[in-house]
Amino acid sequence: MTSLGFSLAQARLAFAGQWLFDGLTVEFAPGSWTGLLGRSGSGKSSLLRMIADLPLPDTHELTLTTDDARPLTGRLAWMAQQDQLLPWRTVVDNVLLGPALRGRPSPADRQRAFSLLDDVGLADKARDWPKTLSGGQRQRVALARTLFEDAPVVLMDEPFSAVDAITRLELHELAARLLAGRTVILVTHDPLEALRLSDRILILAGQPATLSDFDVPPGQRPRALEAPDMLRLQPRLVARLHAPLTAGSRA
Ligand SMILES: Nc1ncnc2c1ncn2[C@@H]1O[C@H](COP(=O)(O)OP(=O)(O)OP(=O)(O)O)[C@@H](O)[C@H]1O
Repeated sequence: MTSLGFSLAQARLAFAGQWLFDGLTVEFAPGSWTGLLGRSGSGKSSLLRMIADLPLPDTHELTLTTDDARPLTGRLAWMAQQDQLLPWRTVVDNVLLGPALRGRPSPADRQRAFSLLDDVGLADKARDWPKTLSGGQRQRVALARTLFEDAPVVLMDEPFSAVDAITRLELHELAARLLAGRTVILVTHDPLEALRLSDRILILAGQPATLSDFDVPPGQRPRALEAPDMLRLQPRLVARLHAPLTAGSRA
């Protein structure tokens, strides 16, 4: 898989005649992880939906240009807060959902699904039903399903928010390792998660909202919790997210 960067220009979105954002321009470097933060309702999920070309009810426009000038369609995977596992399909058949929707999974597809379940530490659960899994295990199946698509661009909308703190830290390690080289946009409300996993942190704030950068700690992702810069930046990021909506200054 080759890393793929892309840029957005003049992204605008209105609900009920009110601009949520108008004229956003941003680049996502190939293979980079961008943490996207902002208050509830600032438009983070809607921006992801626009990038994924998913339906939105109101006025929206976006110019998206990939580095290789080909469409992003078919080269993008999505991972959401809810694992969205289908209860009537076994774990491995959930991983195979993409090929099943496109036709009929081949034996090679099945082999790959088993191998991905092994990667996420769930080889022994492949033939179980989703209802027998814990929340963290279910999110690992969702990660395996995301990985199955082998997409160079991965959009993640609060993917780890529904699991306990320790499981979340484990999922960070797993996701950082298995999604290496992909261009990831990670929407999160968790400042620690953003500081651990991001090459770049963007904050969506204001009315209409604009994007501004916040410093990230140096070093490889996922960063150690106790790294001095993690400890230094965390309260500053929290303060920045709490700041009045006019805030636009850098960290
Ligand atoms: N389908 C819709 N119809 C009307 N308004 C919508 C729709 N989807 C989102 N909105 C509004 O757009 C705004 C942004 O919603 P969005 O879910 O993108 O924000 P968010 O930053 O992801 O929020 P959160 O952090 O709470 O998930 C909110 O005020 C929401 O009510």
